[in-house]
Amino acid sequence: MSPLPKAELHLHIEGTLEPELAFELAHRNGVDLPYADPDQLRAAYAFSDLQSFLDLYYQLMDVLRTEDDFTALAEAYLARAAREGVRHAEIFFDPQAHTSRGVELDAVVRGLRRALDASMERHGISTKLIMCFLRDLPQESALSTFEACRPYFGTAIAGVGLDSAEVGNPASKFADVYRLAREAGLHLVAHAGEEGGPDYVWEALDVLGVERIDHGIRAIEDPKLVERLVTDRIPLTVCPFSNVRLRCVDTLAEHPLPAMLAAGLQVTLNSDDPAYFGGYVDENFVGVRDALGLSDEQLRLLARNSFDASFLEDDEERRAELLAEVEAYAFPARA
Ligand SMILES: Nc1ncnc2[nH]cnc12
Ligand SMILES: [Zn+2]
Repeated sequence: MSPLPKAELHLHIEGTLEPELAFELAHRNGVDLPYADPDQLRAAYAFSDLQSFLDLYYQLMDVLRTEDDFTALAEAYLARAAREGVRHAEIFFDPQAHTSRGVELDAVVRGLRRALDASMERHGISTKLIMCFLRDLPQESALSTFEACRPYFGTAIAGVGLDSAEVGNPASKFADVYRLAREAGLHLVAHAGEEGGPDYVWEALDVLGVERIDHGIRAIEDPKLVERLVTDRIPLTVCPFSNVRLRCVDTLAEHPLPAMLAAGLQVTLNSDDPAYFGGYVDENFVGVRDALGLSDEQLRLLARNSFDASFLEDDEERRAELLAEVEAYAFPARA
């Protein structure tokens, strides 16, 4: 049975690095990993919060060195995503996490683009690339990264985002670089309301002027904020498996997704860092369906939202085609 067609809008390409590929690249590049094998590495994926995950995530990135490594990473994700029903993907990458290790920006962007540019033909997935600033670094670093990426704007890079350690690093710290990104005609998104409270979401909206909020689960704590997000139809890219693995939510059964849907928020479902969090995007769909008792029509709404919330304004014909596929989808009978 083919899975529900969907767009994935919150996916860190570095978070798709599976232990087997990490070992293969480590071997190829002569990098020593402090784990005996992929199983031992996988066993280390027990996180107490966002920072405990980020520590391992940045450490493992060290195996990514060459343009070919980035192509292999993105190609492996796209092949897997196609089997998950993904028809359009807006993919994050963290340039500073690579340039700070001495990897050339060109190798990162060209390597990723090589896989993305072949993706429509090879996997039936249209793509966009979004560069994220690491919010625990100073804005000066974001500004110099932004300028270094300028040659790629509009063609290779469609937007900017904000990720890494949220609490203590509010959106307002990045007001200048987001203003420049807006002037450059880029799309604007930011992680907010993952570990941080509603204030972080307010700032992303009011100071940065973002078009989508990544995560945003804590927005539900503030009725005025919910009203604003609903009125302005700001999409939220929610990642249930991530929220449980990073202990933002205790269990899937306690996830605020049903309350978010009931409030009329434009929610989408995504996998965030699927190699680390126990499942890709379709597993997130199946997981919330089972844990929260979502109906087929609620799942269809989540898929419809994913295309509505995507940055496909440059190809409305494709958006309409994909939305029609969602409407025509026949769910399998449940056991
Ligand atoms: N869930 C997440 N939150 C913040 N930064 C990230 N970078 C990769 N995954 C992230
Ligand atoms: Zn994320």
